[in-house]
Amino acid sequence: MDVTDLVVRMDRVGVRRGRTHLLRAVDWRVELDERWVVLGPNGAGKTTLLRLAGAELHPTSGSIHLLGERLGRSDVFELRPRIGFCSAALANRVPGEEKVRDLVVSAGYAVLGRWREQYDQLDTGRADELLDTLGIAHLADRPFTTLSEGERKRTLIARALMTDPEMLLLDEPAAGLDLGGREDLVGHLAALAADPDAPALVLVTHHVEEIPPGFTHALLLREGSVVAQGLLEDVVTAENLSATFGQHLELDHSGDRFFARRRG
Ligand SMILES: Nc1ncnc2c1ncn2[C@@H]1O[C@H](COP(=O)(O)OP(=O)(O)OP(=O)(O)O)[C@@H](O)[C@H]1O
Repeated sequence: MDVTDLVVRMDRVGVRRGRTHLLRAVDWRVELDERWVVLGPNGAGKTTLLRLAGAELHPTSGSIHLLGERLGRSDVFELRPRIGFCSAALANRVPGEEKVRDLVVSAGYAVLGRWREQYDQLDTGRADELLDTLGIAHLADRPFTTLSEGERKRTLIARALMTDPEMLLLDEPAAGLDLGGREDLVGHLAALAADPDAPALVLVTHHVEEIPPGFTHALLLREGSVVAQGLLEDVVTAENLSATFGQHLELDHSGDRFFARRRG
């Protein structure tokens, strides 16, 4: 395989804070056309792994290449615009009256909040296209703060896609959504996964129910260590999930969705 096809290459990566190991000896390869889900219980190290992949954090040990650049030897400010990052932390930093369309367009200018009186028409057109793809075109002129949680999540995904990133990182995008909101989001992520022009996708979640159809690979984390990783159907099994979550779990694979519950 051509090494330039790798969007993430981690070799023996560890992250330590004091005596606590947040991640240990992680080897991970992500290719451009892959759609990964990272699963694990609270505190497993999922967000830490995602922040490494987003060039937001440096490892304590091991080496990381992102989009062919060695982390630590290249300018993270050049790297970050090539990576879309979507997390709840970002939603909290949005200025109160920021309108949905402006919030999406401004991603192209790498700022939160409008700073130009007028954006290029080309950019506005692209933002409207993305809002349409995510089913929220009708909300373009609404202030972000008036949106429901599900609508906010979809706005932030549109924003993250605005710069045409080579990789999109999604940290628990379905957290806090009701059943309808979750199913809508899973449907939109499935459509994104099926789009050959979409970037490499990495989705962090606690729940197998949130794995969108079309996702190809999974990495299971427990206490900072990889329990299993590889093709989704090989990795997401009752046995691996039980080891990851420390419970005896049953798994149903119905259609193209997964459902888990405690055995017994
Ligand atoms: N600066 C720090 N010092 C010590 N421990 C830390 C520090 N930052 C994070 N941790 C711990 O590292 C572990 C992994 O955190 P991380 O946020 O990556 O987990 P997670 O799998 O995303 O969890 P959750 O599902 O609850 O969001 C947690 O136990 C957390 O408390």
